Amino acid sequence: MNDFIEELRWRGMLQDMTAGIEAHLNEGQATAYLGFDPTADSLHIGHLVGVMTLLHFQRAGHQPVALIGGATGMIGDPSFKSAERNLLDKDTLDRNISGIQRQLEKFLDFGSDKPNRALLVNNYDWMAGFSFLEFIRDVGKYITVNYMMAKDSVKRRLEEGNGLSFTEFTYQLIQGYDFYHLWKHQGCSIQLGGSDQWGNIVTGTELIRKKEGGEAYALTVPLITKADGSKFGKTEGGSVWLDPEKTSPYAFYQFWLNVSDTDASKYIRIFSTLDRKTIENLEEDHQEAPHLRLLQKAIAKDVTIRIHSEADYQMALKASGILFGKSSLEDLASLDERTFLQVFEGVPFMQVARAAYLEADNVVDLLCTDQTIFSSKGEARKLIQGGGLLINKVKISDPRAKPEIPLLQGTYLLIQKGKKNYFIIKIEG
Ligand SMILES: N[C@@H](Cc1ccc(O)cc1)C(=O)O
Repeated sequence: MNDFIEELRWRGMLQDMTAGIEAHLNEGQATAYLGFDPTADSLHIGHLVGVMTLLHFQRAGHQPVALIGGATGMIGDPSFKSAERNLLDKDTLDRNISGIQRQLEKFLDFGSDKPNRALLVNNYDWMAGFSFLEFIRDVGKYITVNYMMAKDSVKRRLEEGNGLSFTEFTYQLIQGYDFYHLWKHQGCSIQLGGSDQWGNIVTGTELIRKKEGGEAYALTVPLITKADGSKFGKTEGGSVWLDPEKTSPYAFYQFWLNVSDTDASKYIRIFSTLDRKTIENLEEDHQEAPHLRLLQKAIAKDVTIRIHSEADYQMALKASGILFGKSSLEDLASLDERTFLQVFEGVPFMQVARAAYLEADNVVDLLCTDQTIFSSKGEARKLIQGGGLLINKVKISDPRAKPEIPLLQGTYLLIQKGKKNYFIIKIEG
C-alpha cells in the first residue's frame, strides 16, 4: 500500500485536509467518495482532477466511490457560483448520468472482485424517497442556519447582493447527508473534492458527528490555475470535453500540446500517471531543449491514450505533424474527415462542382475555377513550373497535366502554395 497523501503532495494535488486523516489512512484500507453533478452528458477536463484523485486513492489500495449527483444535479451547487442555476429535468439528468458513468470506467477499476474495487452510486437513489418532513427532522435539525450561512460560498452570494434561493441554500445539507449516508452504509469515512467543496464536505463531517458521534474526514485538491491567469480548460471553442463527439481526440491532444512550459510542469503531475522519476527526467530533458515541448507531448500522449485510445493518439500525432513537420499523401489520407477539417480549420475553401472537376482539362483550369487560390492562370503556371505547388502533398510539375490526384475522403484536395499557404478545394456533388 503506498502513501496516498504523500502521492498527492508531490503531485501538487493537496490543498487542505482535516486533522487525523493520515493516521486514519495508515490503519488500513479506507473508503472515500467524490461527487460529480451531472450537469452535462460528459465530464470536461476540469473534472479530471477529481477523477485522478480517486484513481490515486485506488492505486494506494483504498476503495474509491464515485458519486453521481442525480439528486444534487436537480438543485445546482451554489458554491462560488455567482448566479442561481437552472433546474435540469429528469430525462436530461438520466442521459447525463450514463455518459459520465462510461467515462469514469476508463479510470477506475469497477469490475474486479478485489476488496478495493470502485463503486458507483447515485444520490437520487436515497434522496428521491426522502419526504420533506423527514428530511427537515432527520437532517435539518442538526445544522444551524448560522452555521450554514457562515460558509464562504454562501457568504459570497449574500454579499454580492444576489442572494440565493432556499433551494440552493439547502444544497449543502443534501451533500452533507450523502456523506452521512455513505458513512453509515458503505463505511465511507473520507470525502474528497475540489477546494470549492470544503464547506459542503465539512457540513457532512459535522452531521456525522452530531447525529452519531462519528468521525469522518475531508480532503480537498487545489483548483487548477493557469500561469497567465486565464481560466483552465477553456479554449475559444468552449470547454474541453472528454466525449470525442464534443471535443475530437485531435483537438483534445492539441489542447495539451499547447499548454505553457510553466503549466506543463504542473499539469504532468496532476493529469498523467507517470511516476516521479520519469517526470523529473522529462523536466531535465525539457529544460535542455524547451522547443521540443517534451513535457507537453508526454502529457498529451498519456491523457489522450487514457481517455480516447492508442489509435486516436496515433491519428492526433499524425495530424499534428502535418502543419508543422514533414508528411506524405499517406498521412493525409489516413485522417478521418473531421480531423482533416480541424487540422485545416480557417484555411480558404474553394468549391468546385464534381462535373467541372471531372471535365477539367488541366490542373491550372481547376485551380483557377475562381480567384480563391490564384488571381490569374499565369500566376498558377509560373508557380507550378517553379516547383512550388503541391496537391495532397504531391508536387505538381506539369501545368497541362490532368488533375489525377485521388481526392481525400472522396471530396477534398489540399492545395499548398509554397511551404505554408494552404487552400482546400471541395468537390461538390
Ligand atoms: N457539489 C459537488 C458535487 C457533489 C454532489 C453530491 C455530493 O454528495 C458530493 C459532491 C460539485 O458541485 O462539484
